Order: sequence, then structure tokens, then C-alpha cells
Amino acid sequence: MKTAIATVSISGDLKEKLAAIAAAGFSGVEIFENDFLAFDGGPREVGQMVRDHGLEISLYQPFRDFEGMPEPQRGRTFDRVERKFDVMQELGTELMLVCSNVSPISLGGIDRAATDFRELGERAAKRGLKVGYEALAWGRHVSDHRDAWEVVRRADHAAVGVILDSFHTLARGIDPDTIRSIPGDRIAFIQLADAPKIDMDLLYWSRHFRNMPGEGDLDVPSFMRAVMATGYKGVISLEIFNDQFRGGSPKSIAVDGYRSLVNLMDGVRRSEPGIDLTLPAMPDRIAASGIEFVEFTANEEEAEELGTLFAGMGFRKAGRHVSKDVTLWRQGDINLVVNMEREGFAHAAYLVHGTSVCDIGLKVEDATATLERARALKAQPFEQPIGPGELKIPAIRGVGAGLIHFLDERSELGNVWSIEFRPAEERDETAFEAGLTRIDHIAQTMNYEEMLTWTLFYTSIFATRRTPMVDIVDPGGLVRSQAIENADGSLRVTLNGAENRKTLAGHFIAESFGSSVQHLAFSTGDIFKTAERLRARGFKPLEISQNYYDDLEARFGLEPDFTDRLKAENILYDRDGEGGEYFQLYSPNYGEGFFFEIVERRGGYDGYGASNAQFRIAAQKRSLRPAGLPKLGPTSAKAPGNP
Ligand SMILES: O=C(O)c1ccc(O)c(O)c1
Ligand SMILES: [Mg+2]
Repeated sequence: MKTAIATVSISGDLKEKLAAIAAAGFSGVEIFENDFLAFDGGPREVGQMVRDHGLEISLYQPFRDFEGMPEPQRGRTFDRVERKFDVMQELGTELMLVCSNVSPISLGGIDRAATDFRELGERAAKRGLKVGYEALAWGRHVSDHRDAWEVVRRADHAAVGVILDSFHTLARGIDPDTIRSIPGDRIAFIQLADAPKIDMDLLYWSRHFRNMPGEGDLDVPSFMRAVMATGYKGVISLEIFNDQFRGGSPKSIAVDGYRSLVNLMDGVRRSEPGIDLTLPAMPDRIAASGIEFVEFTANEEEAEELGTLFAGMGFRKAGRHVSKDVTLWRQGDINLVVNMEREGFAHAAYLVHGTSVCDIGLKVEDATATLERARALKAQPFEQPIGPGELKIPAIRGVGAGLIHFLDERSELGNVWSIEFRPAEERDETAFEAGLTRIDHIAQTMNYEEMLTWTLFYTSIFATRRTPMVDIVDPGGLVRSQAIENADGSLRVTLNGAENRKTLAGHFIAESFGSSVQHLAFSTGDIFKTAERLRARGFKPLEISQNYYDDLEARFGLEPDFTDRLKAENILYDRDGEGGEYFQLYSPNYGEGFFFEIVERRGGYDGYGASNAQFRIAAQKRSLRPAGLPKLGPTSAKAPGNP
């Protein structure tokens, strides 16, 4: 499979773009004319630079306003084409993209356009070049790939093919299966882009909001299945106009692009029988079924504070690592690990972020296969020397450069707790059960610009889907939230994107130097009982305003007794359209904004209480860092030279 990406898709100058594109694994680039024009060097130099990166120039684009021009513009257009052909030959590329005419003076007519293309094909062929015709969704006379194909068919010239761009087809709601009747060898090139469903002007939507396949809402897989069914064997390229990407990290956007393409084509291969696709074998998206553990890094003193906190929520010290300064805390199926090692990854994470979550263990169907798929999708594998008695657990880097380890039941990894940990000797007489059963979800905070990256990361490696994005109003700005979930809800990760550091989320990432896990939500089967038990042990929940409960009672028509119970325990409440109910109890903030949440889901409630988030955040901001609470986070990190 030959892959390419248009230079417009990546930020930076041409050199930076090419370096990032090559490093990500693409075989070619589309040179977007403006990137070439802005470059301080001739076409030969650019061509050489591209080849020096191990890339080929798959296409030069766009040539605008070509077909259907009246004279004298028609003659001038052909002169202009010849000049571009000169440039292409110096660059060392064969194919030019001609997009459908948008000029108000252009004349319609399929046969007129076909005649122009036949002549263009003659001129191109004389130089050993080819042209491809692409219907822009806002083209003046041609805005549908079926019409572009009809022009190409009637032009009937070997040097003229049709170019299909998923955005133009899908944004207009054209059935992608109409592509299946085009002969594959008449398709000159394929451009792919996805986009979020937004009701807006097509041109504006296309130029500002495209994103990588799988990041948006268009049915790019169906488009691509149809293309492959034609027998198309050419380059598959990404052409992404996106305001955010233009300012993003060239390296990370290029990797996202490559990941999206491999993930897409892997899915196509699995769902369109009999297609011919040279793509390395890889396991299908991996079934994951929950969070096996969450690991904190801390120094000794803070580990003590964390322990007090965990004990106060009903966790008991369940074990010590066989060879490392690591303790295990347990309640129900929840495993919390505290790592106090003075070397290795956890310690490095401690020096950067302070006390924080540095590692997440995911329960997967097959840990080795997970690593294999993650590698094929350009995730970063992680390894460090293992200590005596330790298992080699496959791992990759995740959000905020934290780790994700994979555990399965099919290997000895399923016995990690009994192999790597010795049961705690001392019996804790004060231990109690708060009724927490499992991790409902884990919330990761990041800069808003990274949300698409991590959404694609999770949904391409694991068999998960993303929920629609919701806006959460923080008094300091907007935070966007999106959940990644598997089908039965046993794995839930929420991604929160902060636009500035005045929000609680933005403050957390700024002050913890990019650490990502901002809260853990534990499930209980009876939130009132849990709240009561915690209260008896001195747990002080986040205090919610009276106004919230007054509104809640009116909004859902709740019985005053019930509202009073919620209020007495500071429990937030939500209900869905089918009568499913959600209860949330929050801890105070620790350090720079880390917290715990306790939830109960009833009657199939599947959300995250988005309507409560604004009131919870307001309460958290009121109580940010009250005196006397453990100081998780880097304020207490004693990094060398960083007093
Ligand atoms: O927005 C445009 O003008 C434009 C140009 C070239 C393309 O291939 C395209 O899809 C859009
Ligand atoms: Mg295009």
C-alpha cells in the first residue's frame, strides 16, 4: 500500500513537514502549490529534498479553474498549465490534480469539459505526465464525483483519470457505493479526509475542519471499501485542511495521519472481501474489559499521605512488591499501586510531575497482541529492565507520556498480583469496607489540541467508540469532554481538553507539568451506604450548593425527602430519558486539582453526569487546596535543583 499526505496537512515550513512525514512512515507527499511557492529554493531543490527524505512526490496540486473556459481565457489557461508542467518535471512528479472550476465565467457542459481534458491529456502525455480531475463539493458546474467521472470517461484519454476525495463525496451526502461502478484503473488518485458533522458552508467546512479518518463523523470506511472494490492499486493519501493542525506539532500530526490510515485500511481489509491490499498483518482492534490497576508515583512521605487517603476510602493495604518499594491497596476489584522506587520510570515521572498517576493497567483479551497492534499503529512501546521476580508486562506510552500496561488472563500476567506481591503481614484492625467495587472510569486531562490524537489512539488500538463531545463550563473557560468506551461499558476513559490554564483542568496540567490522570471514579452498588460509611470515618466530601438541589428537585420533579438525602450527603444526581439514574459523590481536590469520584449507575445509565459538571467544578474551585489536605502534585515534589 502506497501512502501519502498532502503538505497542507502538517504545520511548519516545508523542511519540517517533510521530516515529520518521512518519520511517520509515509511513502509519498502531495506537494501543495503554496508550500512550494513559499519555499526559498527552486523546484529541483525541492524535488531533491523530498527524495532525500526517502519520499516521492505523488502529486502536485491544485490546478484551478481549468475546464470550460471561454476564449480568450481558455488559451491562457492552457499556457498556465504548460508552465506548471515545467515545474512538475523539475520537481520530479508525474501527476497533477485539477480541481473542478469555480470561476463564474466558466461554461458548463460535460462534453465541453471532456474536450478540454482530452487536449490536456494530449499535452500531458507528450511530457510523460498525467492529470486527475477532482470534483470540489462547491464546483461551479461539477461538484459530484459522478459528473467528474463522466467528464473523464468521455475525455477517453490514458493520461486523464478521476481523483476521488472522501470529503467532497461524503460532505455532499453522495452514496459512496456509486464509486463501485468506476473502473479502478481510471482512478488516478485517492484523497482522504474525515470531518466532524457541522452544518455549515461546504467550502468553509472543508478548508478549516477536516480531520484524520476516524477522528470525524463521515463514513470514510464505506468510501474506502468502495474504492478498493474497484481494483484501485494507486496511492492512498491524506489531504487535511485543519486550522488546529496548522498550529500543531508536525511530528504528532504526521503520526496521527499514519495511524489513521493504517487503522482505516486494516478495517477495510477486514470488511471488504477479496480486495488486494499489501498492508502488514496485525491483530484486529483489541477487546479491553476494564482497568486492572492504577499506579501512583510518590516519595515516602507522600505515599504515607496517599495511604491515609486510601484507607479513609475503605482501601486496605493488601501487599508489598517482592523486590521493589511498591505497595498495593485494594478494595473490591480495584487495585491501587503506590511506587516509591528511587529509580526507573516511576521515579522519573515523580521528578517531573510530583505525586501523580504514572501508569494504568488495562485488562485486555491478549496482551501480546495488543502490543503488536499498538506498534503497527506507531504507538511508542515502553520497556525497562525488570527486577527479580517481576513479570515482563507489555507496555506503551499513553497520554502525558504516562504508561499503559496490558494484562490478560491467557498468560501468567493474569497472576501478576500473586507473583509480584506478597500479602501484607499486618492485619489492619481499623480497615473497613466502603462498598467500592471497581473503577468506573478514569479521567485524563490534556490540552484541547491533543484530544483528537488521544481519541484516535484509543479507538484505533482498542475495540472502543467515542461518545459525542460535550462542553463543560468552568468559571475560567470551556473544557471539552469526550468518553472512550467499549460496548458493555466495562472500560471507560474520559478525555478532558482544557483550552487555558484558568480552568481547573488547565490549572492541573500546567501545575503538574503535563501529568494526565486528574480523577478516578470508583463504582459502588449503594451510594448512600458508601457515603454514610465514609462519613463515619471522617471523609469530607466536596460540598455542593443548596441552589443545585433546589433546581434538581424542580427539574426532575423529585420528592423533597429524596432531595434531602442527596443534599445531606452532597451527592449529585442525573437521570436519562429511559429512567436510568446516576449518582456522584466527590472527594475534595488534592494538590493542584486531583480528585476522586464515587458513582452509582442505576437502570442502564450510560453517561457521565455532564449536566452536573459545571456545578461540581464551581465547588471544586471554591475549595481548591484547602489547608490540611495532602498535597498531591509537584508543589511537594522535591526534584533536585527544584526546591
Ligand atoms: O479547498 C480547495 O480549494 C481544495 C483544493 C484541492 C483539493 O484537492 C481539495 O480537496 C480542496
Ligand atoms: Mg482534494
